[in-house]
Amino acid sequence: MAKRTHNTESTELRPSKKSKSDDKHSEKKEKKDKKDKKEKKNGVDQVTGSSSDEQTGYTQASALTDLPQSQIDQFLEEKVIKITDSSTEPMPQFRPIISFDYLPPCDTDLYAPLKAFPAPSPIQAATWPLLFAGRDVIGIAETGSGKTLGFGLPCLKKLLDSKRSRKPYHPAAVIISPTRELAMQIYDQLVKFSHVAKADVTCIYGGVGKDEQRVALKTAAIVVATPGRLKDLQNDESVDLSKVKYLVLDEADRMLDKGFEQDIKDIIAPMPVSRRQTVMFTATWPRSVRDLAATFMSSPVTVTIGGDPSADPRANTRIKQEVEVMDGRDKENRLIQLLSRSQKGQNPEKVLVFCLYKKEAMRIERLIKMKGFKVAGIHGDLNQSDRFRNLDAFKTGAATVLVATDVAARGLDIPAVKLVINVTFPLTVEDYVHRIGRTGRAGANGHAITLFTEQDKALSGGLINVLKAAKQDVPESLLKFGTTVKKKQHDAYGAFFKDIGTDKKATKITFDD
Ligand SMILES: Nc1ncnc2c1ncn2[C@@H]1O[C@H](COP(=O)(O)OP(=O)(O)OP(=O)(O)O)[C@@H](O)[C@H]1O
Repeated sequence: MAKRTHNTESTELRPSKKSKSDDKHSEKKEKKDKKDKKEKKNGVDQVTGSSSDEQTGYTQASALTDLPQSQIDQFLEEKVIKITDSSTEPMPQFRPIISFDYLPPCDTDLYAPLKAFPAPSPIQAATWPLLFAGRDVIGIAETGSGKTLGFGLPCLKKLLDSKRSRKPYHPAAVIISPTRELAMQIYDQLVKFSHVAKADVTCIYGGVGKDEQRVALKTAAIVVATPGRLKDLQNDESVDLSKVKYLVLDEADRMLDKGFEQDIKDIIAPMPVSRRQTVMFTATWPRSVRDLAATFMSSPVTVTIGGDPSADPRANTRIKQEVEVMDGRDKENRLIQLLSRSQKGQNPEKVLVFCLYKKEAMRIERLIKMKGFKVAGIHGDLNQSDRFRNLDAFKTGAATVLVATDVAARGLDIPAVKLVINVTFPLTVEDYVHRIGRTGRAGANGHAITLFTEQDKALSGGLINVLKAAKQDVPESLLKFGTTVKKKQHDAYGAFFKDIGTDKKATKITFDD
């Protein structure tokens, strides 16, 4: 049965002090929100503003409608697609867009860049109709499965269809990402399409000057941003988000964890839930963030690929996962052994080495360099241009080993990473799933080797479950640490920006802005 979620707009819009004029204002606002909500249900497309003769603004292609139901069922079953609608009202049902041929018609050649791909990925096929139809969507699918275009293409299409003229500094869509590098990568993907979509896209992140960003915000229709800098620019009135109709939280579980939660609330305060379409995508969806997510959304549909979202975090099954339990003192030798194997010959493999701490990452990078390998590093102590430059060196192959903290764990789509080595285990198994997800992307196979020590034993149960779910070998030496999964793994839910020193007790965690 469909489950009702609660939309507590009050969390976003609660006034601090109430005056008479506030009362009047909130009455007016309530009326408007009710009208907006009704319109949303009646299928008024909130981005285009144009009501459709269909109920939702999206018309399923007749060729898709003509397909036998058995073909659709087979697709849903084979790809293990689960769709859960939390709406209590009857909603139109759409078939997954299983071929690019069934995309809604488009006047321009917006879809041209899709020619590079054989077919929509399962998360794209299942979420596109819902997103075109204006529904709030939570999309959960393995790492490297094309989630960016999952939320990106409907965003571009809606802007392209929009007949409304926009006021300067009033973007229509905002995509929020937890790291600067990921924001830039999303921007790069959208720009490939935005040329035809004529949507001005800009990317806003911290660590660089604000002036150029202010200029870009004047015309941008789509803003891809990290939260801190976006909030700054919103606070100094360089951008007004009150007209945003399409809001995406990429890596949604990260965006809703403690470190970002308040920023997100502040950013979305001027865009009531009734007037925006809210979209959340991720590969991991821990229980701890789900209730909070519901408060940001209006009767969302949850689309899960590859299994129940209530189960343990799931790794991409094309990644071969190996765990080596060892004494911490042996890690460096083992790392160099593994690198020697993968770096020999004319074509050394691309290897991503994860550390938990910045200082540790710097030390490991020095060690690898000393051994003569072509290495670069990425962590929070580097300035932004060095971060971009080093990532680029790894992408182009100028460096074949990249040593990173968890700043590179999520979302980064680096071609042909053959191996991920975890020198130090992350703070949560979700982070582990994201880290190893830098290999085995877009249908390729991947390989991950984790050096696990007694110090990490609190996470052995969670790791064992991830291994089992992906049908990987579980070493006896790991089982010895225990199979219990601790409910609360870490206060900060993850080590995303564990910009701390080598002291494990240190608590200062900083975030990208
Ligand atoms: N339909 C498709 N078919 C094949 N490849 C695709 C398709 N759509 C996107 N891709 C490619 O797949 C790769 C991974 O996509 P993307 O970065 O969006 O993954 P993701 O699901 O967001 O991963 P993560 O969870 O790590 O953030 C990209 O190189 C992208 O160009």
